[in-house]
Amino acid sequence: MLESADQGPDAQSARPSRPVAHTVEQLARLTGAQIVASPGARETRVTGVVLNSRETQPGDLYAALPGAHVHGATFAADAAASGALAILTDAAGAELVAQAGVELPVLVSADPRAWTGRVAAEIYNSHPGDASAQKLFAVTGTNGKTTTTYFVNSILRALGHSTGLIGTIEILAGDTPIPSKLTTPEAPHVHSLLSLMRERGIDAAAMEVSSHALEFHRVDGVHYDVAGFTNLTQDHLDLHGSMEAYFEVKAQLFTAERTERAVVLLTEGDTWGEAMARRARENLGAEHVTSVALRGNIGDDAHAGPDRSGADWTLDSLTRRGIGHAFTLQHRDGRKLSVSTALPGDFNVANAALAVLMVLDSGVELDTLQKTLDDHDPLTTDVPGRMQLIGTRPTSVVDFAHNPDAMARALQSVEPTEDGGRTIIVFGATGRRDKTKRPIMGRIAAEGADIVIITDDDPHDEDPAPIREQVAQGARAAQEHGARAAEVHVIAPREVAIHTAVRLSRPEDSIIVAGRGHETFQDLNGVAHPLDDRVELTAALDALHSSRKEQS
Ligand SMILES: CC(=O)N[C@H]1[C@@H](OP(=O)(O)OP(=O)(O)OC[C@H]2O[C@@H](n3ccc(=O)[nH]c3=O)[C@H](O)[C@@H]2O)O[C@H](CO)[C@@H](O)[C@@H]1O[C@H](C)C(=O)N[C@@H](C)C(=O)N[C@H](CCC(=O)O)C(=O)O
Ligand SMILES: Nc1ncnc2c1ncn2[C@@H]1O[C@H](COP(=O)(O)OP(=O)(O)OP(=O)(O)O)[C@@H](O)[C@H]1O
Repeated sequence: MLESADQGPDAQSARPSRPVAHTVEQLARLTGAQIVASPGARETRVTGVVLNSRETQPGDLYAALPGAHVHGATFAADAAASGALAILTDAAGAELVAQAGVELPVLVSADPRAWTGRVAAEIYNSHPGDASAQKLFAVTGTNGKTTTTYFVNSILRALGHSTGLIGTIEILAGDTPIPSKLTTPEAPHVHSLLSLMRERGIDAAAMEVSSHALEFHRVDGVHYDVAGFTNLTQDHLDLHGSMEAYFEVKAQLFTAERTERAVVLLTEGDTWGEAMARRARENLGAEHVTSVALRGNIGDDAHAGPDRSGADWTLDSLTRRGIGHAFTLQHRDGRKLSVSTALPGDFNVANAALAVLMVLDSGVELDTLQKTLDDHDPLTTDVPGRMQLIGTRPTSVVDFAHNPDAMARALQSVEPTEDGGRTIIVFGATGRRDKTKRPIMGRIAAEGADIVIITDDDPHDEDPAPIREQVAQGARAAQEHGARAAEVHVIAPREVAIHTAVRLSRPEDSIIVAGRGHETFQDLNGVAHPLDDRVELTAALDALHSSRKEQS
């Protein structure tokens, strides 16, 4: 994801029109913070919250948070100059504010980040506690969040709801999509967006909740009706350090403070699902948790058969429908739901099952839900850059898979069905982030594809050549151990890699360009380089098809 590019108006410029003004005194009572201010200043009323000085609007409370690089209080004077009327910070921040001679009232808290969301919830009145509150759905997990939120929304729309969305691809809080900079926006944005949606008559919203969001308190003060868990596989170890720590962060979502109910996918080979279901039952009570058992690797035309794992719902039958699947979900008590999705990939069976059961658990009658699934086919919906079919002969797909598990599953999904068909993958690893996954991704590509083309993803401020080499080492080592790949190429820039893949292809092959999905800019050392895998792949295929025509 590219954070450095200016993507135009962002979530913060979209605020509700009727914030609830709070005095500094009231906020001190809410947060338990100490007030450093002249007596009269306690009555200062703030009408907004911001944690980036550059986004300050007149009347805001500036949450000056300690960061990994810099203390937000360093920018207190900037916030004041833009109209901030008060500051929420910690003791170190209060000192910086005093040293800078900024004369705003200061609320001093031991953990201002943890309070920012709750303060924003109050000021933006995001949880009114009456009938005007929308139904809120959260999806967390390493992979599948975006797809599942799109599925949830599509079902809700088919049920007649007006829906909102907060996630990696876009934010939908009205007619015009707001470009998304983060999977889960900062806490003030989350609350302002939820209120704005309510003002605009949106009565149900689904959002992705990343582990960063939980770690950085971005969804504090939000209460969901249903939270869903997809899976937990290696990613983000640069932030969390270990899978156990990563799990603990995700588990925070399944607490009574944050959600009413939970739906947890149990995937074979991923013991974290079982652990999450157990944790959710401890936190929410067993009657508020629904578990769904799926096989890890769902083969074509397989009959999954009832699972004996004790899960509430199991996958009862599964058949291929076009490039997608049709299947039945069966409850222990005999209830059944017939579901289908035209999106390719066995993981989309999992995402679809999760979405359907999240909507069911929000209080929709089973018969109503079944009729909606039958009449509207809501799980056959476009999810930009997720297993997006760009062309046929060769089957050409752009997918967002950018971690080992997602890549392995994406490769399985594009396995050619014609005799002699080969799989060609184009991908790279991002700079800065979890470096341990680079050789692993190289190995997985070599195990699952016949031709591996390693290129750049977002190098960010790292030199891209060594990143490519670390990925290639994994691929070559796997080749030496007999992996499937006959060819491993290292080609940059990415545009050339994509065109090379198409040039090397035969009609019976499959090409998957993985890692960037819907993204339209590549971050090359802070410079936003326009690049859309879907556009490049389309252009390369057009060129291939016209040269084939010329030859015939
Ligand atoms: C690693 C990470 O997530 N860091 C988050 C953390 O940043 P930090 O501690 O480095 O902040 P800092 O740069 O030291 O700045 C300290 C404070 O000064 C403020 N500041 C800074 C400069 C300025 O001019 N004015 C100003 O007010 C900043 O807003 C910040 O509050 O706190 C900041 C807000 O306080 C977040 O914006 C920032 O997320 C950055 C933007 C980020 O890129 N995060 C990514 C990795 C992320 O969250 N990704 C996940 C999804 C990942 C995935 O699934 O792939 C997501 O939810 O998007
Ligand atoms: N349930 C799943 N299990 C494993 N892989 C999946 C699953 N769903 C999708 N994928 C793969 O992961 C990629 C990302 O999917 P999606 O965007 O839905 O997940 P995400 O959790 O939102 O990812 P991110 O947090 O990185 O944005 C897809 O392009 C696909 O390759």
